[in-house]
Parts: sequence; structure tokens; C-alpha cells
Amino acid sequence: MDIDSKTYIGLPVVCLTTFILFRIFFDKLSVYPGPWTARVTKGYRFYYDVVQSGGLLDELHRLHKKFGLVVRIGPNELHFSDPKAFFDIYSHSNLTKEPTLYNSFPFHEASISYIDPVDASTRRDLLNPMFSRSSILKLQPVIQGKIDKLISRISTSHDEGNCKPIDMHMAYRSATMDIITSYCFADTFDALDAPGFRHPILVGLQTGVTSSWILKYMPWMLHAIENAPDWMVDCLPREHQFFRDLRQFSSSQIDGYALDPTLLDRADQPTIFHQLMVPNIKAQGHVPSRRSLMGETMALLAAGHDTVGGVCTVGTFHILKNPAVHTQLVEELREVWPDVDSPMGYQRLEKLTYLTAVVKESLRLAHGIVSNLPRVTGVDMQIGDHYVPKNTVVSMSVIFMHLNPDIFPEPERFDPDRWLRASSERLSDMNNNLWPFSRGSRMCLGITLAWCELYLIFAHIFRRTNMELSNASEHDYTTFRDFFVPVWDGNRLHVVVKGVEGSVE
Ligand code: HEM
Repeated sequence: MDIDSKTYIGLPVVCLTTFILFRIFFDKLSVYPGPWTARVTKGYRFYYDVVQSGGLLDELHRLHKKFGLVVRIGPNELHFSDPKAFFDIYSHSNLTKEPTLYNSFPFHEASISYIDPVDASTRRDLLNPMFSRSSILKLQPVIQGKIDKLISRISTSHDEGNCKPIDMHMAYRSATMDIITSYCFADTFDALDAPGFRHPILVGLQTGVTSSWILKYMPWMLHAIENAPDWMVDCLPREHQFFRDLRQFSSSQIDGYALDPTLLDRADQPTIFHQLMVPNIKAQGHVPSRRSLMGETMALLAAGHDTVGGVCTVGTFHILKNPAVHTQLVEELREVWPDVDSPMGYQRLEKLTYLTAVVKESLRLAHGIVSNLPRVTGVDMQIGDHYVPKNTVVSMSVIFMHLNPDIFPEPERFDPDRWLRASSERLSDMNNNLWPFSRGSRMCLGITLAWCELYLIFAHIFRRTNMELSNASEHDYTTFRDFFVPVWDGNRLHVVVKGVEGSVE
């Protein structure tokens, strides 16, 4: 071998070795423990996200057990499992969203994906009035209408006498999708009318979520999917056409409003798009661009349906699995609401102590969004007990709060009573560690809508229907994979409806 070919092979090897050693021993995060592969390459995360199919959280559990409260999970990324760190990461204004994740969503120029805090707060200021308590109280008839329709659909399975198991996983998501589309446009694609609650868009969204991580690593794919010609999408199986279908529904709504702005005034109720499309003083008289309106629609529909639907699904499973919980919940509801045909609204329901404990416990075990939501430090700062340099990606999945045995003893147990029998000190500890909606300036915009939907859905379902689990196993809703939202292992929630009380339309 002559000198040139030795150099040709040797130089890259020396550079690579130096780079690896630098990353492991000398760079700004070298003091933090973690697997050496994670210190060197983002491939470590790719492996758990994509190859292990949403397996990162299991790995994080293992790492924290081995290394303690902070671990290095990427060349420039730390993950914490310390409640103090959660407050620091998600409450401080000098951390911003990490773009790689948020740019991989089809939510262009939308509330959830804005990185620049000024853009985010401008959009929030514009949307906030639609998510205030008084707006949500006015929205109740719309929410109630969709719940009535859900119960009516459920009751037909009972009337037909065949007691066919109902897929509540899809039924709840159909109701929550119809609620949020109605609030956006005063129109829906009628997910609740689909046979078996299997509207192709919803089925597609459920299937699509498990391949979504790839977009984070190959962002060009999002562009390709968004711009795929119709003839190509038409060749795909029906459930893989959902993305095009959802975009078509959204763009026809937006274009309809743009062509005929009087449509906005003709809706029976205020709509989010009325708020967005009428030049608004809060947005300095600007109307968001069409791209931004599309992005916002996709964000609101996605964020508004699967989260609430997921909490209802997980809560219903646990309630039906625990006869004592089920009985106590129904007794409380019967006591305050003896005549089931009389109206029952959010403001009365939120005062019920057992129902409140059931909703909180459902939020705790369903989590909402399980991923470690990444933020970038804008300055050198203290996170938990650790010094973290500027421009580091930091995160903490909320599951490390919700499943922390020091805060919630026997954390895997669905136990609404923990919220009722706790000492005031423990209660405030639990409340201070329940953050399904995250916190700080980027916390959930739809939190008030979500609480309202959860109270109304749980109360109406459990007061007006008598249902039992069908084909459930001990292991359902115990383990999940992380696809931003949890995708649960085991059987999906199916119920058999034994009876419906009161009149249904
Ligand atoms: C139980 C139900 C819900 C849960 C657990 C939940 C949870 C969350 C969480 C954890 C975030 C922070 C995400 C991040 O930092 O990237 C978030 C953001 C957001 N959520 Fe929700 N959410 C729920 C329901 C809703 C509903 C009904 C809407 C209404 C459309 C909604 C709209 C949003 C929006 C627009 C954001 C982005 C806020 C921002 O980045 O400034 N969510 N949600």
C-alpha cells in the first residue's frame, strides 16, 4: 500500500475517531450520562422512533433507571425525569419549540407549529377569545348535539337487539371530530354518520399516525405527500387517501368562505374561521394566508379530536373494568340528575366531586400527548438541579410525572378515590404534577374546550347508557407506543350496550 492510499483510508478514520471521542468526552454535554451512541448520532433516536416503532419512552425509562434524573439522548439533547425540571422547561419564556419535530407536521404557520414566540403569541391572541370559558359555555349546545347523536347511534345497536359490540375508540373520536369541525366551520364531514364509526378520514388518521415519525427524519416526504397528484392518491387503498380527503374538506371550507364571506355571518353559532378570516384588530388587520389557514385547520382538527377521544376511551375502559368506580359514578350522576330527559350542563357537572376525580384520573392515565415535547434553551440556564448550556434541546415526557410513584402511589391503578381521600398536602402535590395540557405560554390552547367535552361526554355516556366491556383483556390500556399521542397495545375498547335511559332522537 503506497502512502497516498494509506492517507486516503487513514484520514477519515482519524477524523471520525476524533469526532466520536470529542462528542463523548469533551463537548458541552459530555458531563451528562447516556449511551455513547446517543452522544454521537441522532441515529439513536431514529432507531427507537422508527425502527422500534414508537419505542423511545420505554428506552427512556430504562435510561433514567440506570443513569438518574437526566440523560443525554442525542448529540445535543437531554431528557429529564425530575418534576422540578418539568417546571423549568415548560414554564420559562426563554425556551422555544425545537423546529425539527414541529416542522414535520402538516400544520404550516399554525398555532402549534410556530417556533418564533412572537408569531405564536400573535396567533394565540387571535384564537384565544374562541377558547375562553364564556365562548365554550356558549358552544355547549353544539357539543351537546354531537353527544346526543353519539348516544342515538349507540342506542340503535341496542334497539336492533343484536347487541353488536361497538368500537368506542372510533365512536368517541367521531364525536370529538364532529365537535371541532363544527366549531371551525359550522359544518362537518359527518364522522358520526359513518357505518361502524369508521369514516375513512378517521380510519386513515388512526393508521397514519403510526408512520408519522418518519417525516421527522425525512421532511421531504411531507412535501411529496402534500403535492402528490390525485391520480396517484386514487391508486392507494381508501384509508391511505385520508390526508388528501381531509385537505380537500378543509380547502373547500376555506375557499367557500373566501368566495362568499357572508357564509361566515349565516352560521348559527360563532366559528373559529369567522374569527380567523374577518380582518381582526388583534392581527393588525391581517387575515392569515391561505397556507396558514390550511395549516391551522389541520392542526385544530388533529389536536382537537384525538386527544379528547383518547381520554374518553381510556377513562371508559377503566370505569367499566372497575365495578366499584362505575357504580359510584352512576350513583353520583343519578342523585344530581334524576330525570335524565332534563338538560344537564357543564357548569353543574364540574361541581361533582366524583366525576371530577374520574376525569382527572382519565387525564392522568391517558396522558394526551406522551412524547417528550422538545424545547431549545435560549440562554445558559438551570434546569432542575443541572446547568444546561444555551442552544441545547431539552425535554421531559409528562408520563414521568403522571406515573411517578412518589406522587401517585400505585401509579398504574385507575383510582379516582386518590383525589378524594388525599390530605390537602398530597392533593396539592398531585394537582401540581398533573399536566396533561402541558404548561407555560405554549400550553394547550383548547384546554377549556377539552374539560367541557370531557365532563359532558363522561356524564351523558354513564348516566344515559348502560354498557359493558366486550372482549377486553387485563393487558389492554396498560402499555403504549409513543407516536406523539399514545398508541395502545392490546385490544381496542369495544362495548356492548345493554340499555339506554331517556329519550333519544
Ligand atoms: C384532553 C384533551 C387535550 C390534551 C390532553 C391536550 C394536550 C396538549 C398539549 C400537551 C399541548 C402542548 C403541545 C406542545 O407543546 O407541542 C397542546 C397544545 C395545543 N392544543 Fe391541546 N390538548 C387537548 C385538547 C385540545 C383541543 C380540544 C384543542 C382544540 C382545538 C386543542 C388545541 C391545541 C392547540 C392549538 C395547541 C398548540 C398550542 C401552542 O403551541 O401554542 N387541544 N395540547
